[in-house]
Amino acid sequence: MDKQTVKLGLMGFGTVGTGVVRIIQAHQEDLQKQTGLGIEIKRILVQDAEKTRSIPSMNSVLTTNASDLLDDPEIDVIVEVIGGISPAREYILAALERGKHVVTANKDLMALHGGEILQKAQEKGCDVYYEASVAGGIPILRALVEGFSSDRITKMMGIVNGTTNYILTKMSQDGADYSDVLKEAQALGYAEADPTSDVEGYDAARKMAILATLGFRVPMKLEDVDVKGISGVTKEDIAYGKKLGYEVKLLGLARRDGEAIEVSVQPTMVAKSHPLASVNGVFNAVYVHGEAVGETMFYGPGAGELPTATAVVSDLVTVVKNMKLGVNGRGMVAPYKEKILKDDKQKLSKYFLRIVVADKRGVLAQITQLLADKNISLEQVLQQPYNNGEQAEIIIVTHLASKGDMDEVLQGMEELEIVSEVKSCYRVEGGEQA
Ligand SMILES: NC(=O)C1=CN([C@@H]2O[C@H](COP(=O)(O)OP(=O)(O)OC[C@H]3O[C@@H](n4cnc5c(N)ncnc54)[C@H](OP(=O)(O)O)[C@@H]3O)[C@@H](O)[C@H]2O)C=CC1
Ligand SMILES: N[C@@H](CC=O)C(=O)O
Ligand code: NA
Repeated sequence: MDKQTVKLGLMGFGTVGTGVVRIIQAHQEDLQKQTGLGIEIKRILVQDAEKTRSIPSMNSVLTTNASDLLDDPEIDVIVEVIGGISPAREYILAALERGKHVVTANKDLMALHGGEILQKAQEKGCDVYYEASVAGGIPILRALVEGFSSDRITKMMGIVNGTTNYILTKMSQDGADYSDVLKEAQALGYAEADPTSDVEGYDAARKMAILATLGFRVPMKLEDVDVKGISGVTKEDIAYGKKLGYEVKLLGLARRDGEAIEVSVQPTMVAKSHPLASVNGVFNAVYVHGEAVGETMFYGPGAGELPTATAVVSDLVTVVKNMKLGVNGRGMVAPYKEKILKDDKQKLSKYFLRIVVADKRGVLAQITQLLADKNISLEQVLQQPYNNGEQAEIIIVTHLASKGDMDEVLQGMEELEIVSEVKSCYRVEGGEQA
């Protein structure tokens, strides 16, 4: 290879794009020493060329025309940090068609169209790297693909959405109000353009689909992930959780028993003794259990300008090193295992239930009978007066139960005359047996 400089087309100059420019500018010498080549940002694609930018020195390379990047033969690598499906998908496919390598932070796209994009890259001998798409600055995809290549992963648990972890932490530590904290997370640049995907768990589900595909080497689809967000989590749930030894976290779970797999994202009571319980604020963490290695955990900032940009620029370094060695497009391994999904009777977990009942003799016995009928035993029970003593609130933590059995128990509870409301039901993870 006879070039001295790799030319880059940057698509997107928002939170992450700005970070990418800052890191390339600040670390130019280090990047050159590591790759042997200079890195030049030749064009930046934006939506609004008139907007005031925090790095005005780049104004001269801004364009609103994607073909200024895609059709420029001097541009070797496209970095896509626009987000969303369209036009990001079309731009990435067009870049690969023209033999350009791609680095992206786009989990929406990789979770939904990763198969198509990686296949096109392989056909064209191009690289596609997407480390920033999961857990921002934590090098977790690299760890799964390279670090665990010799092992068989059995379980991954992840706090993989910074916005919701920031909200839950502020609710738990400061008693803050949900909607005020969401506004703060948006102002700090953590939230997606439409924060519904953060709070309803879709962003975390996309990340878990990517983690499960790479970790279990099966072609997981987004629709294979059970999803529930944090909009129903209340301060009362958080307070009762604390009292019984748990923190509420939006937890992604990917678990393999034998060859059968389950992947979910839901608010979960995480035992305080587990390291995931103390992952706070915008921080993310991914716990990985491998058959040979045992327990490992990866921790770091999951969102924000510079942390996310480090993952993007490190991917860029890999692409440039591959260019020097002439080995682009050879590092990818397509998922090669058959996908076998668990049914609800195979999904085992402990549960935390909060139920409002009539304050009468024998009520607790009726509730516990429903659980006993399914062979579900109890680990903790707490009964408190509710509604000025007119009703009672029962909080139960069970031992292991299947999701199928628990769904039937919950339906049975709703039908009992003495039950006013099943207020909440959470999975419990991180303690003994979980
Ligand atoms: N923010 C974070 O902490 C993290 C973000 N990500 C992912 O990184 C990606 C970028 O996120 P982020 O930087 O926060 O997003 P922003 O909304 O801050 O920036 C988006 C950029 O893309 C440009 N853009 C949007 N639509 C178009 C279009 N149709 N054509 C051309 N340019 C367009 C915008 O232009 P203009 O400036 O003119 O409006 C803006 O510069 C997303 O995929 C996100 O999920 C991943 C990890 C963390
Ligand atoms: N909105 C996302 C950004 C990073 O992926 C989050 O909050 O984690
Ligand atoms: Na990452």
